[in-house]
Amino acid sequence: MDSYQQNLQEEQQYLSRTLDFIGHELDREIRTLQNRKDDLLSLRKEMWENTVHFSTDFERLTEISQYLAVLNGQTTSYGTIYKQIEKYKKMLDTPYFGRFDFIEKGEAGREKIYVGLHNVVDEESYDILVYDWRAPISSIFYQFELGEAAYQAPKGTIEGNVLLKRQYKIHHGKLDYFFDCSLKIDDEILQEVLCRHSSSKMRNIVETIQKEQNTIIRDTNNELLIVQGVAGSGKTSIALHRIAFLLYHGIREKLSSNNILIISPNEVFSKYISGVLPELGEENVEQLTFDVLGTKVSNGRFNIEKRMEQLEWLIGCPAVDLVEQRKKSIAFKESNIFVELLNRLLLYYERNHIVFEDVYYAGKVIETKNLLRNQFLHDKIGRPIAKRLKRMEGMILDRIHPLRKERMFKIEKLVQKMDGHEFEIKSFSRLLSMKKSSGLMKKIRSFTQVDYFQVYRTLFDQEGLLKKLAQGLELPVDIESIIQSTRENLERGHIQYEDCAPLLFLKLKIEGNDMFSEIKQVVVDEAQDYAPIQYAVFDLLFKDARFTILGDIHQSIHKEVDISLYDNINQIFHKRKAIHLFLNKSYRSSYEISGFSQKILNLQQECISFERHEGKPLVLKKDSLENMDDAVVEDIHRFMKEGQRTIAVICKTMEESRQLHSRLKTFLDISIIASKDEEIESGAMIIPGYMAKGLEFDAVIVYDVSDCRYATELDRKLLYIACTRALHRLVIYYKDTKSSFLPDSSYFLL
Ligand SMILES: Nc1ncnc2c1ncn2[C@@H]1O[C@H](COP(=O)(O)OP(=O)(O)OP(=O)(O)O)[C@@H](O)[C@H]1O
Repeated sequence: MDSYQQNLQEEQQYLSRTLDFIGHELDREIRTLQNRKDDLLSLRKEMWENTVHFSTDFERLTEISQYLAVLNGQTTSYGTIYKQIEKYKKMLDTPYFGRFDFIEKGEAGREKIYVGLHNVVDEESYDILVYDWRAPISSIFYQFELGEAAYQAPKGTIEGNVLLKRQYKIHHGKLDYFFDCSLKIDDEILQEVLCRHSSSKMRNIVETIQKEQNTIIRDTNNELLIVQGVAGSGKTSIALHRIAFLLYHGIREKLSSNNILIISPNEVFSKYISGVLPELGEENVEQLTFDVLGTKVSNGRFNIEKRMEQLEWLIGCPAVDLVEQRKKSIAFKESNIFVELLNRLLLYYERNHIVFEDVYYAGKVIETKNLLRNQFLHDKIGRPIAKRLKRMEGMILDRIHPLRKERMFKIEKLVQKMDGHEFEIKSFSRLLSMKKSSGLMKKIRSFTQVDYFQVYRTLFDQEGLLKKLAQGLELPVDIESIIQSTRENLERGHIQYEDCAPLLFLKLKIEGNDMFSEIKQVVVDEAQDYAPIQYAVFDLLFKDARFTILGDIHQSIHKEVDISLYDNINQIFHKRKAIHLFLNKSYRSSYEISGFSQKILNLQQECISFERHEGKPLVLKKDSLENMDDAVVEDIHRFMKEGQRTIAVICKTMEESRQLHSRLKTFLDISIIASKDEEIESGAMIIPGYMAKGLEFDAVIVYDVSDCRYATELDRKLLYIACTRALHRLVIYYKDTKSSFLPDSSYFLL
């Protein structure tokens, strides 16, 4: 028998031993689950029979609550067993995907480490049949080749030697093939994985995580981890695997899924990525968009323009000068300078805008305005303004309280002397007292209540204030028109998206916040979409959290962003331990599509495309939109025949998408991704480019990339994003003259 046959036999034996064990454990867990279910039912029945269901009797209520405590405990353990069953079921399909043999320094024995989705441990023999991919020792599989290797164990660094590295393709419990690999995992299996068709939900990449990706997933050292990665380099995938990793290792620190939050670009994206954590055996974590955050933090007080609405306006508005003007306003309000201006505004407001008043009660001076002002300005703990004022209000009321009787006595005396109230001295006195008190409360509240919206308005309403506060800061040339249009919008109660972050910033600074105190880890995806002011808001909202921030500066569509964004973020969060890493290898698109997309950017970006070859992108001219429509319909039919599962026609705006959809839907089954509630599904769909961010499709058709429509730098980025969404096929149509951003004809077939 040759050595392959011998290895095969050994592997078959190991696989069947592992599957037998998992099958056995699965049966046991299913039995336990059934028993728990029976227990639960009988406990419920017992509770129903032995307790009263409506009672004001405290004793009986305590009885119920005792039952409920046991019931809760049993329900939780039922849930844990259920999850374990789900894990075993998955592992019966593919119990592991990799193995390496390791000799620890100073030890004689060679350990065979099989790596899979979860640990499989024989509690009786203490054998670990499969190691969870997140276990400390499993990092060797992703990080090292044959030879010397090390990993971090709880007791310190363990060094040793890797003697063998093997990968398996196991499907439905059957070993399809295996091979030994001495080098990185970018070989056959990765090729196979990347050749697959996309699906409507993002998939896990646990079998083929690359070395540089693994470093990011497993970093626990840093409080701030920033990743700049080219399109398709796996940023979102890494973010989700990192969450699964943190949950696995966070058991000791009691980190659970409700301590983690993802800031997501939009709801379509949130739905798209929502399958990965459950696939990895973890519960999903909450995802919030900045829009939702704005509504939550402001308690739904305003009707704030959505990010999509802002983008749609910027991309679709035909009045170029208006767009330019608004872009300048946006850039200003998102900048560090504006954050500084808001900080100065707060200082100014507390010193000059709060009009303290002398407080009298029962003819006595309770506090003088000077004393109140001094007290307020000499806060030594650095509490937020609103909290200081609330405390002051409390103090004043505390001093008034003991004087109430004295004053009531005085009022009664006065009422006694009045005509017409002889028979209602007490009640009339109380009425008078209440009237006086409400007048007093109004007076106190005139200086103890501060409204962040009014504070923001002051900046634009008070003549010359903004410029006065901006001394030494660089203001945009058209600051006057920015002030005026903001003033008008705020007056009308029209809150533009760019005013949302400043308002939240002021609210959090003025009122403080403990809304998200349970959040310990925040993941910000599409980091280039957020500006300094928004990061300042994140810093205030998630004060004690650690951050993982992933983005691509070349995919910013509403403004120019460069690498300094990340320095900015670093300064805003001022975390003690921070790291900035880069990913320059792209895995999504074929080699041809990736190279083509890089040309659109027209810059020397270091981007290595994974060598997966397919047909070149096509750039095709059409005489009219009707002909373009016909060609799109033909393409879609062709792609479907080829077996492409998801096909996206990417338009520039929502309006264009809607129009195209109404024209095409009579010829074929095509959906439109037009609102946040939509989900990517298999088949053909139309989507505006800015909504396609972060998503991917087997085939992409970019509609009408004529030079008059894709002309600005913003358009260039939109085009780049659209093209980098494609895995296997890319077709671009134009009318008359093609956009100058498209590579020249030597790059594609005409
Ligand atoms: N190590 C890997 N093994 C297998 N597939 C991978 C790996 N890394 C990335 N991919 C695949 O590459 C594609 C792009 O990944 P992902 O969406 O995470 O990248 P991204 O950097 O967030 O992209 P973008 O910035 O363009 O939205 C996905 O299909 C993902 O499964």
